Amino acid sequence: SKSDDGFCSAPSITESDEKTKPIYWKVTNPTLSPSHLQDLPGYTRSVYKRDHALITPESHVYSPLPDWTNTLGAYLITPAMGSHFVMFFAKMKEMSSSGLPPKDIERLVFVVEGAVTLTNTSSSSTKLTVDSYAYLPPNFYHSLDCVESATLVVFERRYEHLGSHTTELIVGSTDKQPLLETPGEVFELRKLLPVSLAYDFNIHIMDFQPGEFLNVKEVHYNQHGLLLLEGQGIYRLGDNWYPVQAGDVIWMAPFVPQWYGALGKNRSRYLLYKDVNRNPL
Ligand SMILES: NC(=O)N[C@@H](O)C(=O)O
Ligand SMILES: [Mn+2]
Repeated sequence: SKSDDGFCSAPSITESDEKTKPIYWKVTNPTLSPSHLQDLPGYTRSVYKRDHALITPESHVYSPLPDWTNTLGAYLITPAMGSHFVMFFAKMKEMSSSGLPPKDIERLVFVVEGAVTLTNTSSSSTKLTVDSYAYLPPNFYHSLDCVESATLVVFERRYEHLGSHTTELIVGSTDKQPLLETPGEVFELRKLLPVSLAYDFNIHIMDFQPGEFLNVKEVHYNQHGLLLLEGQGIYRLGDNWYPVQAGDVIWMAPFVPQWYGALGKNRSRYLLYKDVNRNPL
């Protein structure tokens, strides 16, 4: 900020603040957090339209997740919006555990804060910390157990079979995924799932440096559930331009015109659900 010239009073976004916090800290401690807005009656940045929605933290409504223990869930995207998937935050408290999804439903969990232990029938248990994830195939017995606390973002959908392909348990972390080619685009791309035909969706992790933006003003049949993990910028959805920050969630229906421009002093990173590998007919 230009505080030395005295004409900009806003505190500058200091790099050091960002650097001392754990990764993805802003998702659960957003600048415009509910506590900062509580004395502003009725104000929200959330929007819900036919082909997109912006759901911001002051709008989250938590309730106990059926079948989970000691866990509050805030559903952000569900088929009631027109999606074929659900996206929810799971706030796991001490001594909490997950429930199983319904029959034939696949699940992906991504750890935004804290840690959980994944146990399944065959392999020994695996600890998932921040930036780690697990993909659970449909009808795959598993349990996510939390001793202290954890915040997960969870995607679930009905698995769409293709021939005899089958999916398998995937456990990984973003930082171990290779950067993929992005011809014609400047953002850095990682994918959390294999690109093989067995998988009917993928999770993209996309990084933009400040000032970088999507080259293509996309319109496509795929739908998206987006969580901004880091940074800030402008999201265009249809004819609307939204200032967004870490912690914001966006629903993009098929064919909604979409574009992102990253702003500020730190990179933007978002996590994006995208259906793939299946004929839209
Ligand atoms: N909105 C957005 O980022 N979309 C692309 O990344 C894509 O792969 O669809
Ligand atoms: Mn897209």
